[in-house]
Amino acid sequence: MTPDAGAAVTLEKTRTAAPLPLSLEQIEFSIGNRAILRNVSLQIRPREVVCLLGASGCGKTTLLRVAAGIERQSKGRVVVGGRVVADAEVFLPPEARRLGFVFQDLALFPHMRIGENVAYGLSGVRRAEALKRASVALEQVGLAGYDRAYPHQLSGGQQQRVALARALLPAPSVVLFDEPFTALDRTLRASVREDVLSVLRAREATAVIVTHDPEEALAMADRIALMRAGQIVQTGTPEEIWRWPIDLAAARVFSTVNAFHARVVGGVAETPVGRVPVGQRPDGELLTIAFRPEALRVYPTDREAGVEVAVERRRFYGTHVELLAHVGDVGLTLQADPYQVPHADTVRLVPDLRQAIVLEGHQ
Ligand SMILES: Nc1ncnc2c1ncn2[C@@H]1O[C@H](COP(=O)(O)OP(=O)(O)OP(=O)(O)O)[C@@H](O)[C@H]1O
Repeated sequence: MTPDAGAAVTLEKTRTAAPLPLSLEQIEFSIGNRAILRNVSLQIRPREVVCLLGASGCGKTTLLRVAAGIERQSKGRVVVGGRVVADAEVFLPPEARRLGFVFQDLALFPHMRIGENVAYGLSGVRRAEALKRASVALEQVGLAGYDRAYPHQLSGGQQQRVALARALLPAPSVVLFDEPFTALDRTLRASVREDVLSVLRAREATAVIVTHDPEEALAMADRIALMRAGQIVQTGTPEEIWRWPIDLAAARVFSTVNAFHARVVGGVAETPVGRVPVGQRPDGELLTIAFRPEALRVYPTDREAGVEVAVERRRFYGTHVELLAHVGDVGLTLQADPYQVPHADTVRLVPDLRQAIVLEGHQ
């Protein structure tokens, strides 16, 4: 192939591959000499809902603010829809980035009608036209006819949908959400989450959602980016992150975990609750074998299999009972069927080996 033909092929590829809605590349952000974000890279694909999940203070909001252009990164690049919006030379302000925002406080203007609040997201469009489009956007989030109401006349969940309609109206490349459901009570939160997801799907919109709630991330995300101390430590689908956490701390983000130190002998890791096959690993390798509570099945003692443990404490949660116990000097948190082991002092444990989490080293 001649060099020219090669260039043509490359050009063709560039033309046909849709640009990523948002690409964060090797982002560093410091305040004074304190590193808040350390070499963070994240590519958001079209129509994807990505949750940034992590403990308070790990840098989730800062990353969103860097993407939005509210903060400027110290190093790295932000690319929106194939256009560099921030690097060492370029820095576009938030309104020039083609991004939508939904923040925790929603920031609806209390003195403006709902229709005007939504139309506010459209700049450079005549008022009558903007209000007409706002009306359609409200219809799409299930709020047809609410144009002339004021924010205080709407419930928290409805206000959330107004904020979403406003963010989506200018057809942004990505909508950025910062803890958008925190202000809602628990019951409402689940239904508003579903509403928001169905609007995002219907509009084929792309979204990044910051949350510290693992349940929320599991329920909403196509992909979770797990953050810790200013870094993304793992990305994957909810199933991947749940089943194959990169370390014990990542496993513990989602639930209590029962962890045992083990050493490989003949492809098996021996734990106090059973032998776990670990595949082709050398003899003597140190591993940590972890089980989420539901992965250690609890039976009454009349069953032959498994190991017997004494129940030290019992908490009733309606759908299940939580039992605290010890095996050797390892504390266990177990989940049991309240009807099967009503008030047993001892129970038997049988590990579900499919659910064993195998981690390298003694963690
Ligand atoms: N303007 C600022 N000045 C000083 N420190 C800041 C500033 N902004 C953020 N930080 C610090 O940076 C770290 C990351 O903050 P950030 O708000 O991004 O965390 P977060 O993961 O979103 O936490 P939360 O869930 O509590 O909002 C925190 O330790 C915070 O104190």
